[in-house]
Amino acid sequence: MQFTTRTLKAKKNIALVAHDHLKTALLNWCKSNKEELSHHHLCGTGTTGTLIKNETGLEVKAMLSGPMGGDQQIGALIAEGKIDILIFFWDPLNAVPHDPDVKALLRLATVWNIPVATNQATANALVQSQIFTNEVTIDIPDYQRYLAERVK
Ligand SMILES: O=C(CO)COP(=O)(O)O
Repeated sequence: MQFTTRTLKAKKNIALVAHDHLKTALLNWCKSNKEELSHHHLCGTGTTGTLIKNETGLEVKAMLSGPMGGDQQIGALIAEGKIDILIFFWDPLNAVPHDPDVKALLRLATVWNIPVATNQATANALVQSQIFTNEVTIDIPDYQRYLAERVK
């Protein structure tokens, strides 16, 4: 795979997702980091996004609920380069019916090399890093070269 770069602007597109047992943890994290989050475009899966919007007053675009396709919607946005950071408190102790979608979302975040936090400690590290506040450049797969190679 050849790589190219993508610039993440200072004002980022941040996706917020939490499984049910982790929703309180993510809500509390959003409340603690409301000021930092307020500088960015926020979206989330249906329930998570709506709860954050209602409880913090932050503007959050709510996609579909995760089990109904929300993880897939966010994954598609990542593949299109429209999400810059994923904060996903997924549940390691309880099964969810849409596990393939969860894996797909985490997989695409890795494929497209976006910064991901899957727990509070890493979310804290991310919010304190320059990634959160500055324009940064990430390496991403060079899709045009990938396609050109496959069709020649
Ligand atoms: O299931 C989820 C992520 O996999 C989250 O969905 P909700 O935010 O709708 O609960």
